[in-house]
Amino acid sequence: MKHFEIAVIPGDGIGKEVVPASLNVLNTIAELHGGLKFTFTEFPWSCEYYLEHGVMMPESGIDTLKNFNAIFLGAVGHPQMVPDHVSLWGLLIKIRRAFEQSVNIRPAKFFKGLRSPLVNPKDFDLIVVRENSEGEYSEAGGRIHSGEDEMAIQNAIFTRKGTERAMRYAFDLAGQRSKHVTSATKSNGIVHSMPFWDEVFRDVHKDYSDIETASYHIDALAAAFVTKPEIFDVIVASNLFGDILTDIGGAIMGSIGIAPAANLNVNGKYPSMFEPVHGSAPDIVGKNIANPIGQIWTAKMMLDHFGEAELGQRLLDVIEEVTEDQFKTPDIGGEYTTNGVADEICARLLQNEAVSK
Ligand SMILES: NC(=O)c1ccc[n+]([C@@H]2O[C@H](COP(=O)([O-])OP(=O)(O)OC[C@H]3O[C@@H](n4cnc5c(N)ncnc54)[C@H](O)[C@@H]3O)[C@@H](O)[C@H]2O)c1
Ligand SMILES: O=C(O)C[C@@H](O)C(=O)O
Ligand SMILES: [K+]
Ligand SMILES: [Mn+2]
Repeated sequence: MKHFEIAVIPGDGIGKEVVPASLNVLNTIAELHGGLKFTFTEFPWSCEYYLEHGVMMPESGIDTLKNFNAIFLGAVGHPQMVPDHVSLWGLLIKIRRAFEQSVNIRPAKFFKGLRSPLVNPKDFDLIVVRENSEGEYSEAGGRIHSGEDEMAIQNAIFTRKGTERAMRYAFDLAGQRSKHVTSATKSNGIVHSMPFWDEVFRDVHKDYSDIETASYHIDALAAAFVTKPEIFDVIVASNLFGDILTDIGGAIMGSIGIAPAANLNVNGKYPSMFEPVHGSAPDIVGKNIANPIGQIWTAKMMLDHFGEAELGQRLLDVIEEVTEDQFKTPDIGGEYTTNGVADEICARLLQNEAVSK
């Protein structure tokens, strides 16, 4: 029996809706497999927790999470209760950094049964490798003075180690796919970090002679995600550029509610964290209409991470099948609820199993 201990952090807003729905799917997967078991331990760390305790997670939180095989998280943020930078840095970004989850892998592909907003979406299938530990997301800087002398400095940090690590991951990944890596740069306007980024990209490429590359300035790249996403395979981007590109990735699939993500600890020292691209969606919370697919596809990425890629693929096939058969939440033009979609996915998984026996 393979046994995985999962720390579950639903977080805020629709995280509390899409996470439970996805745990049902994971339990169904375990049932199908027969030799697989998940134990879920839930933690209430969130903006509500902050209002009660003054922190997003307890001091011992990182130590507690260390012992799990993976972290399954929904979304963090409730801007009416807690400023976004406080909630994110106190939980999501804290975990990403403490556990050296140095890359954030975010696929986007043409999805059967979904109406992409693109007139001619073609059959795009891309993965953004987002640098997840430094770059524009940095505590280096500060604020001084007030009134008309008030000022803020925000430094971006690009280390050779961190930059190279994300790029190597992208090249390795491209080697298993269509052998093409695109670098997201902005070396025309950002004069120190981005020419450095380009240099490291050229250096890393020397070790991957079978991989083709392209380099786009981020503005042109964002436009190309809309006009010709089918030309991309793997894209490597800094923390902020990757963040922006992956909301576009969700949008061109048909909804940001579908896009999955994996925060990977690539050195094997700590658990990885699985949470979708979308946030807590305060505008639709409490209505049971949040699309659970982003969270469920994220669970598929967790299965891949655990070496269960075949089961993962089966789950993704069922998600597409259910979508094609119009079991859809309102964001993608349907009338089904969060639980309605998740229940249908569970039912189909069991049904397909019965057919194949
Ligand atoms: N990784 C994270 O936890 C994460 C990611 C993004 C934003 N946030 C936080 O979430 C809060 C809201 O941020 P935002 O509004 O910029 O982004 P958001 O992703 O929460 O919402 C953007 C839009 O997409 C819709 N949407 C998002 N997920 C959906 C789903 N599953 N189904 C249907 N529709 C969905 C929302 O209704 C909204 O209209 C903020 O506090 C922000 O900091 C957290
Ligand atoms: O900026 C972040 O990393 C938070 C959120 O927008 C995300 O994409 O995970
Ligand atoms: K999220
Ligand atoms: Mn984002």
